Amino acid sequence: MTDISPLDQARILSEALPHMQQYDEETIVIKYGGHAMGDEETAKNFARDIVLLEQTAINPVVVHGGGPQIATMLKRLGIVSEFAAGLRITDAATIEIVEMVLAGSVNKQIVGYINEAGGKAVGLSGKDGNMVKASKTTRTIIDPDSNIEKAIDLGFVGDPEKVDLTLLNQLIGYELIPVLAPLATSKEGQTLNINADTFAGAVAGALKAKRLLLLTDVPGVLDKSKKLIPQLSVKDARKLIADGTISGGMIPKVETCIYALEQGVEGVVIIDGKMQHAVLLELFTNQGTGTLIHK
Ligand SMILES: Nc1ncnc2c1ncn2[C@@H]1O[C@H](COP(=O)(O)OP(=O)(O)O)[C@@H](O)[C@H]1O
Ligand SMILES: CC(=O)N[C@@H](CCC(=O)OP(=O)(O)O)C(=O)O
Repeated sequence: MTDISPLDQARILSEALPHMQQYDEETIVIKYGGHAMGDEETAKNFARDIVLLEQTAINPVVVHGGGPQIATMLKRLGIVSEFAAGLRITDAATIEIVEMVLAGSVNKQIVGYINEAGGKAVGLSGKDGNMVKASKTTRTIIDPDSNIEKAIDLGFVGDPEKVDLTLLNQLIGYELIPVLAPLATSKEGQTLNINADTFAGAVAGALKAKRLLLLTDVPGVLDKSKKLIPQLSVKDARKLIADGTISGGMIPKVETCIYALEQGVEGVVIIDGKMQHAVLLELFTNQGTGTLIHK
């Protein structure tokens, strides 16, 4: 900001007014992916932007991932981890580490940065207050050898079934910023690992959030020639998943966007979280950056 004149600073603030009014008292769910976390400075800037949202009478709810951070810890401990259908196959040893990393180090680091920036963040997982109940995920894949569809056992991986908003509404009502790790409990009391995008979609849907922003490490959904697709309809998104243009971790992201739209979230966007002030650019300027998915 140092090379901007005070008048320009005032103009920038003034131009943000209609955007701030549009989101006044609205809930915005921000999914902060493990790949988007980047270096300390980027993470601190992200935290500062979240505090700014709170300061302008928006209710931000942060859902974070931590896939790369889990991978680093599993490697350190010599535990081999594999993915199927974009989800981590999670055995008993792995779920312990997943919880330790997500609800422990990653969650508390984000909480720390938000609080350092003057916010009041509260770090929780979906297990707290029975917020998110999940059932074990069932998925099928085409066996490359036989070409026949077969069920895969992902272990302790879940799909959200029910979101209880009691605790979240209390926090939001007291101007506290919820920071949520994507873990849930099954009916039997088992801890389940939930893909963070899926978790964010379930929370955004239950809260009827005005916006769901998914922050990742690519500019948005890319086409076959790696060019950004600025806007994508649900129908075209499904086609791109079917023809393989959208693959890996982008699949749960796009499926989350579709689910959230169906649940009544007004706008869902996939953006590059490594870009400085990605959240502010998206919400407070006319320049949309990533991929907007619409009905
Ligand atoms: N069509 C596509 N457009 C953009 N990214 C894609 C696409 N298909 C697959 N991907 C992959 O999805 C990744 C984002 O998902 P993921 O690694 O799970 O991110 P995060 O940790 O932020 O949730 C990208 O880094 C990219 O490798
Ligand atoms: C079931 C499943 O795959 N869970 C994810 C949870 C973390 C996550 O989704 O993190 P990102 O958003 O950084 O990818 C995992 O274990 O990696």
